[in-house]
Amino acid sequence: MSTQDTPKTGGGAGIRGGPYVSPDDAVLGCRNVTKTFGAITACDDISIGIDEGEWVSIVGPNGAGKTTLLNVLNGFYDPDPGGEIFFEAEDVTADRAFKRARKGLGRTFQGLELFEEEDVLENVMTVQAVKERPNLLSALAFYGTGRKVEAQNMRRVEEIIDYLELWEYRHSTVSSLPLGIQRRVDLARTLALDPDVLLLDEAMSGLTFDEKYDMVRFLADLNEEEGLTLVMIEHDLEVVTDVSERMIVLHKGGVIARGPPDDVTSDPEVRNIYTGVD
Ligand SMILES: Nc1ncnc2c1ncn2[C@@H]1O[C@H](COP(=O)(O)OP(=O)(O)OP(=O)(O)O)[C@@H](O)[C@H]1O
Repeated sequence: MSTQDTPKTGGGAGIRGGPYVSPDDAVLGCRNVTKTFGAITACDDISIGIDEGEWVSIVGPNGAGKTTLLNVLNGFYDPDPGGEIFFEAEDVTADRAFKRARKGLGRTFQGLELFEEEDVLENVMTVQAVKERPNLLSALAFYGTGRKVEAQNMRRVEEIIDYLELWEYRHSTVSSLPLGIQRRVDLARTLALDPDVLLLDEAMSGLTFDEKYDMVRFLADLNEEEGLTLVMIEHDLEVVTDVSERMIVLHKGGVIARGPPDDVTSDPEVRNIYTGVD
């Protein structure tokens, strides 16, 4: 399924390394995505493809455009006119974020958008209800009316909580939990939508070494055992090079390198933006 060719259009100037996955052959891809905010060009003509089952990391210095790219991929932002997003061989550019989520494109958040005063079970159940309802507000309203969760859905929620070793916390209020567990709750909520592809926005940010180790263990299981495709923004290059099959490096809104971690981290332009040394 991977095409190892050179992109014909877009993606920034010096694309080196491979493999390059054509956006429309990929499980998730975009072509010619530019996103401007007034005078700021956060993403500058980006074309990328993610192959099914891959674990890809998107890296780059602060302000490189990583989160904006994730927001365009999952539908929080529209790209500027001309940009296209593809998910599972379908052009989803016109689909809103909830529609893409229901199609199987999951997303975690750097800023953890959890219901902090609810317990772990309620956080996961509420998001699972989005699968059955048109959007988050109506899912919340559904629970507000005290409706009972169907046994089958409840079983799925319990399975996820068990899988992520959150059982002992299931009745704990989210705000009372350490960050490492809160990040795992965020992951649990995303899994409740049964995604095929997971977009992870700094899922390890602020975690201790042990918490990162646990997160990597869960993500590796999801990737290897459940076949989930993982696309992760991560600043910790040690983690990135250990776990990713491929890296995509953004700088000033454009892709400057992509390929296996060893190739990318030895690329002079990449070394230059990280260390100031060629
Ligand atoms: N909603 C917005 N309105 C205006 N400017 C924005 C908005 N979102 C992002 N930007 C700008 O776009 C550029 C890219 O930001 P983005 O958050 O995508 O970078 P990033 O690579 O994720 O950075 P970081 O690693 O610091 O999170 C920055 O200059 C940022 O200030």
